[in-house]
Amino acid sequence: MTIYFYKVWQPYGCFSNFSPHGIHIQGTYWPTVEHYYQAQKFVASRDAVIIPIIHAAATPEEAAALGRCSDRQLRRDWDLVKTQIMREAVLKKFLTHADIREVLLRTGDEILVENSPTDSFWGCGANKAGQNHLGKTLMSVREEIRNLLSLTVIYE
Ligand SMILES: Nc1c(N[C@@H]2O[C@H](COP(=O)(O)O)[C@@H](O)[C@H]2O)[nH]c(=O)[nH]c1=O
Repeated sequence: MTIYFYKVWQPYGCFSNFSPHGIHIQGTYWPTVEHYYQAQKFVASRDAVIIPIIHAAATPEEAAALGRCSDRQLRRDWDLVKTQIMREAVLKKFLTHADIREVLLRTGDEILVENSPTDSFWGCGANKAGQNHLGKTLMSVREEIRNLLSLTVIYE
């Protein structure tokens, strides 16, 4: 079967980048993946001043709103780097938090889909035929963690 997720309070909400699972990346703690992802949009851009403001946002919704202000300049290479940036953050999230790692691993080989009605890049979009890059990232991270665990078993 396919597992659809979107809002934090819905089933499999821990797969949402808005879930309250903090990550340490390059020495900085980010309250959610969303805070980190939105802040990375502005690295080395003329609006980099907004990065600490996004970092300090009280909620992921606020972080996303700050990161989506259309009058701010995104880093020039954003479309080239955003998928890798997202994968780094999602991998760190599930390596950090054992409880949600178990939830992810227990999904077996099910297809994971971010059921976003508006986002056809990270989610499936309204027509359900979007690129689902967040779902693909989660399935890739699930596989990588399984591989890491299999190595641990060998060397224990
Ligand atoms: N889960 C979720 C959203 N989806 C998230 O928004 C991010 C994409 O943002 P952007 O690149 O600015 O369009 C990405 O992390 C995606 O998973 N958006 C929301 O407004 N609410 C939500 O609950």
